[in-house]
Amino acid sequence: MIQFQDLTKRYGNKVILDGVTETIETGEFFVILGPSGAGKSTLLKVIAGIEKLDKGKIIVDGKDITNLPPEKRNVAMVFQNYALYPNMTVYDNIAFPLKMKRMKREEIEKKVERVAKLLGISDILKMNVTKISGGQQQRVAIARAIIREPSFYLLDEPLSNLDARVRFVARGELKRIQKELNGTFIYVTHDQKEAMSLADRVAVLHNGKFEQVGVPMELYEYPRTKWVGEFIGDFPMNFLPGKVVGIEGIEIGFRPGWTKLGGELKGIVESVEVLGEMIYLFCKVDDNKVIIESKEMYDVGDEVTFSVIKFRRFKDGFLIDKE
Ligand SMILES: Nc1ncnc2c1ncn2[C@@H]1O[C@H](COP(=O)(O)OP(=O)(O)OP(=O)(O)O)[C@@H](O)[C@H]1O
Repeated sequence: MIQFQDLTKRYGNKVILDGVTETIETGEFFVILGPSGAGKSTLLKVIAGIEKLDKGKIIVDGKDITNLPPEKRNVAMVFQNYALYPNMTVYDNIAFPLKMKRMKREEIEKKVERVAKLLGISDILKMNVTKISGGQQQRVAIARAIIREPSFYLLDEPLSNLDARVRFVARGELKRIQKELNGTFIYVTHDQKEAMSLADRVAVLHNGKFEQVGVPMELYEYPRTKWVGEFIGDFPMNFLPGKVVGIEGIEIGFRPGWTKLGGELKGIVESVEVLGEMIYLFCKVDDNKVIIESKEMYDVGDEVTFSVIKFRRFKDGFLIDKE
């Protein structure tokens, strides 16, 4: 179990982390999601001990690690640019941390073989790391992290260098490995799709705080703030004054798919996006922008009528409906 207590970090007078507090369970795949510049990498760095906290505590399995140097924290980091040792074989890259510990050769061999099997890279152990694909390099980096048997893992957008198709497969692989290890993964990304598909729970980092922490479906269905509603999802959540559904003094939030064509609301189509079998109509409704899911094609400038069939209520930017 990892506990963050009031983690606070400033660069100069700029507050980057403003009292991050959360408990992560052992074996959890915990994803930290936030836009560029939100402070995700900074958070990983203070957990790893590369950067010092201004305030707060990090407790791992009951032990306060706040003031320990990085090498004493028993944590493995996997970065975007895998940081493999070039001109070394896959085997030597994976074995490196154990050689540093002066472990016996036979023991190292056994461990490397086991980890290579887990990651499906047994057949490339003799190859030079510069001669393998990006996806394979990523596995080697993970293998090198796993072999140290750390108490938890920090992953900073490790899949971002892979092209879309490979990334999709790599996500599934990563999830499988994490479950097999029963590893505690703290994974940082700005890609909400990645977050939603990998995470047991997602924490949305905004203004230096976890604005919401929850299982992916909860974030999508019940965003705690308008900001989270707009940030999560293939398209941002739509917002309209409550009076369009006969409720005064609030706003309603609804997903493009929570609407149906025909009804009392009117919009003018400003642009159209086709995604697979679905068509998304970007409309202007009075002074508001609204995105509607449609199975019918419309042209820019067309009038479209629709109704909202499901919505959440918001007041002063905050959700007032409960799950
Ligand atoms: N060493 C530093 N000194 C001063 N400011 C820094 C330093 N490192 C990061 N920052 C600032 O802190 C803020 C958060 O940066 P950080 O890299 O943690 O964001 P991020 O959420 O990881 O972004 P990205 O998704 O783009 O990697 C940024 O405004 C950045 O400019």
